[in-house]
Amino acid sequence: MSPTPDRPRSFRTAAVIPAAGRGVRLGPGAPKALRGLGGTPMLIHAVRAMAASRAVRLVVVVAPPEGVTEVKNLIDTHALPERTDYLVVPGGATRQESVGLGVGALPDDISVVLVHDAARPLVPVDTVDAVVEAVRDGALAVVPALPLADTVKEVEPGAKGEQEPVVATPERARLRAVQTPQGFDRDTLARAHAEAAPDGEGATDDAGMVERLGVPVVVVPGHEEAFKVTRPLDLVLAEAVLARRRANDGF
Ligand SMILES: Nc1ccn([C@@H]2O[C@H](COP(=O)(O)OP(=O)(O)OP(=O)(O)O)[C@@H](O)[C@H]2O)c(=O)n1
Ligand SMILES: C[C@](O)(CO)[C@H](O)COP(=O)(O)O
Repeated sequence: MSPTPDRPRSFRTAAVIPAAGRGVRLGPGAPKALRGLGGTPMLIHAVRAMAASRAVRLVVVVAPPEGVTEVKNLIDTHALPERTDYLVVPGGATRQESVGLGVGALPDDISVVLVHDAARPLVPVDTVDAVVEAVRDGALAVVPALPLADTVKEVEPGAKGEQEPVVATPERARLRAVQTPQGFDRDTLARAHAEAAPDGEGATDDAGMVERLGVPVVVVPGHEEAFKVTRPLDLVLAEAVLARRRANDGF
């Protein structure tokens, strides 16, 4: 819904959580989003992280197609804020497809959309709120990001285990590691998905697809605890962060 001079822009905000991945890099087991973290499925942490923001009125979970009933049961049986609505839809073969299916399920009255990986269960609410605020302030696409600790090399990719020639060393001070939730004006995100090639042409995040429209994307500060659980060691770190939070909160 586009704003008109007679109709002020609404800021009704939803979060889409793509959670339909397998978690191949994490190793064998249940789909990654359904694996436990501190005794609770990672997905539930991610849902709580989005619903913790008072701005978020609806959370759309994009579930593994064969796991829709299981995810609906998880949503029904875990304590979640009642001011927020929850919807579960089946996902697709790629992250891009899953996000597109989530965006396609949004009701008409949503004008601001957060896209948040289920694999980033511990993002603090202040980061979520900062992204929402930047979109509400007028940015069409917002990403939380952090400066890098490592130097980054561009290489000519070779076969696994082979030597790879270095092509360039980008100036580290200009690079950022991008996290989620990424926040968007709803129409801009929907257009990016509608116009993207089915394989995304190498876009590994939604903001990358928006950039291809020629729409500016802005960065706000990310947070160390918004890291993505990708490999086994990430899960060890996530358990430690959660244990520290619980100790600090006294439960
Ligand atoms: N077909 C897919 C693939 C990924 N995702 C989601 O996109 C997010 C980021 O993806 P990633 O961390 O790569 O998760 P997986 O695809 O599960 O991991 P892997 O690549 O190791 O299999 C995750 O929340 C994942 O569930 C999705 O909804 N649908
Ligand atoms: C969207 C993302 O989390 C931003 O850093 C990242 O690009 C997802 O990559 P993945 O390979 O799908 O985990």
